[in-house]
Amino acid sequence: MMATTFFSRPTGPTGAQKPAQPAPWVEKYRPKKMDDISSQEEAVAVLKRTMESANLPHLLFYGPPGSGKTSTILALARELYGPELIKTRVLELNASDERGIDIIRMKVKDFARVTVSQSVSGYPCPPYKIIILDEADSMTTDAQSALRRTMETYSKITRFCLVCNYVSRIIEPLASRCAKFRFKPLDDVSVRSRLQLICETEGVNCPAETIETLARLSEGDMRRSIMLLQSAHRLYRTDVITSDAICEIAGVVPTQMIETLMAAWQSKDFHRIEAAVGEAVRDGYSGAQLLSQLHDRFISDPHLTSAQKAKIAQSLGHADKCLTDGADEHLQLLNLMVAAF
Ligand SMILES: Nc1ncnc2c1ncn2[C@@H]1O[C@H](COP(=O)(O)OP(=O)(O)OP(=O)(O)O)[C@@H](O)[C@H]1O
Repeated sequence: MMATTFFSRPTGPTGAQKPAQPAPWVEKYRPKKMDDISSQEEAVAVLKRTMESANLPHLLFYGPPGSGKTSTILALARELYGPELIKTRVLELNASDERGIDIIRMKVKDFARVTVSQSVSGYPCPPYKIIILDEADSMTTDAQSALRRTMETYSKITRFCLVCNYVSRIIEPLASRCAKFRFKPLDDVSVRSRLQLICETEGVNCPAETIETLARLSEGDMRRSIMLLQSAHRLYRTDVITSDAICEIAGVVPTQMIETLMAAWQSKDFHRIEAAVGEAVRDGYSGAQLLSQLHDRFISDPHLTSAQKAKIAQSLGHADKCLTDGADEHLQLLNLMVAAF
């Protein structure tokens, strides 16, 4: 079933929640106000300016995962309508799988055509509703085309916000109807200070060095860093969380194993390579993670020439594509180590 919500998310640390199931930290610490959004100063500044006129255009937010796109539109909607009215004024569709043309024709159109009046409640409450289409890049082309007409027909009473990772997958006629906002991966300083805040509030025993590791491993994805922190906290409770513990939870391949693979590759001995790859796969490390760390190791190797590095990068790219297409991890790694001789 498609996840259709007339906006109902956990209301945060102080909000009314069922006591039995505490919210995951990614939801609990989702920014409630536009000012709480870290690291997206330009997008937030332009949106705030636009909000002052209370005449929002259709919006298109794009950028990498966990950079605050959904949080920003939800915070904006909360500032426009307040915590009560938001439930009836915002429709959020967030499943990637069932967003064919029928859904656009029925659910979206039905919600879009309902007229609302301006209400007085201490918030701007403009006389239109907002429809958030999360993961819009996974909508079929037909559904995207159908959306064009709906957007135009109901533009006086409904604003659309398309949220996606890959803007190139949004058809041009749809993209050109929206004001575009690019969200960048969060910088390390922002990730660290947000994690610090969570650690203090939740009483997590996490030294600065571990927070640095978390920020580095998350590569600008705030969601990933918070998820890792909460997993570590569940495991270690009041104990000190070390960087090694974070690496273990994140599935980072130990340096020793990468070096064994490198030594096997340098020996050009197939049996040695087969043994090293077999061990890495048996230990359960993901193929993508192994490729990523091998990439860093190869590229920073001072003994390899630029031509060799270019050849290796090509083989890595090929293996990565095959893995994305569903190929066998063991065979791809073996192929890479032999092809990159
Ligand atoms: N800029 C940010 N400032 C503060 N917290 C953030 C920010 N970006 C992400 N987060 C945290 O990460 C969680 C996920 O963020 P959000 O859903 O907004 O990401 P997204 O960019 O929409 O990701 P996706 O593309 O995967 O949908 C939030 O609940 C919040 O806790």
